[in-house]
Amino acid sequence: MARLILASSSPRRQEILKSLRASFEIITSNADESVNCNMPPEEIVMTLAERKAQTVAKENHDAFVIGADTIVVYNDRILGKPADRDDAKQMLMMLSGNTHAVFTGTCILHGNDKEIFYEKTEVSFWELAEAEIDRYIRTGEPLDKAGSYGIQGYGAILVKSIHGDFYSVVGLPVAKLYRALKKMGYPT
Ligand SMILES: Cc1cn([C@H]2C[C@H](O)[C@@H](COP(=O)(O)OP(=O)(O)OP(=O)(O)O)O2)c(=O)[nH]c1=O
Repeated sequence: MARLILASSSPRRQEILKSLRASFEIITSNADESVNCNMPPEEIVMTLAERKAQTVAKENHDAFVIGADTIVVYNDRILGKPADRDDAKQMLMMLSGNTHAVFTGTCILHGNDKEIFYEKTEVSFWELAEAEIDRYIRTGEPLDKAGSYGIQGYGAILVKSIHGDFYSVVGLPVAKLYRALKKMGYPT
């Protein structure tokens, strides 16, 4: 029986991976997430996804290990998770009425085999009143999420349109992941 490991503490990634209908283990990676922000966004998310997978794979050579990383990019600015509520407010004011990109990098390691890819999804926000932003921040939802919102939660009411993979915005492009696992010989 092939072992499948998700190297992530994200409850959203854990939930999405269940759609594969395969049993998997969760081993949280303690990878260093500092990175040179001048790199192109796709390089950043793939570098971090590989780092997360690598820290877990080095002790689990027999397993298929998945790492992922998500960032929001607006006007060449990289928006990760907010530092605090003020930071979240600044991000949401910036995203209001505009279109931004969400990049998710995914890396699968299995022995010496590697599959790595990224997904870019464009998300447009409605124009948001300051009071709406304040109310959304009070839900607490923005604080552990790249770009300070969760499209899958209360954040749904901020979103006017999306172009690309919804699951990638939430943190794991599961359809592409499924195909990559198959390519690597994982019995799906
Ligand atoms: C834009 C957006 C991000 N997010 C989440 C996905 C990621 O969990 C998080 C970005 O942070 P990440 O650093 O990618 O992931 P993480 O720290 O939550 O988990 P781990 O490193 O252990 O795998 O933002 C949403 O849940 N919904 C959204 O709409």
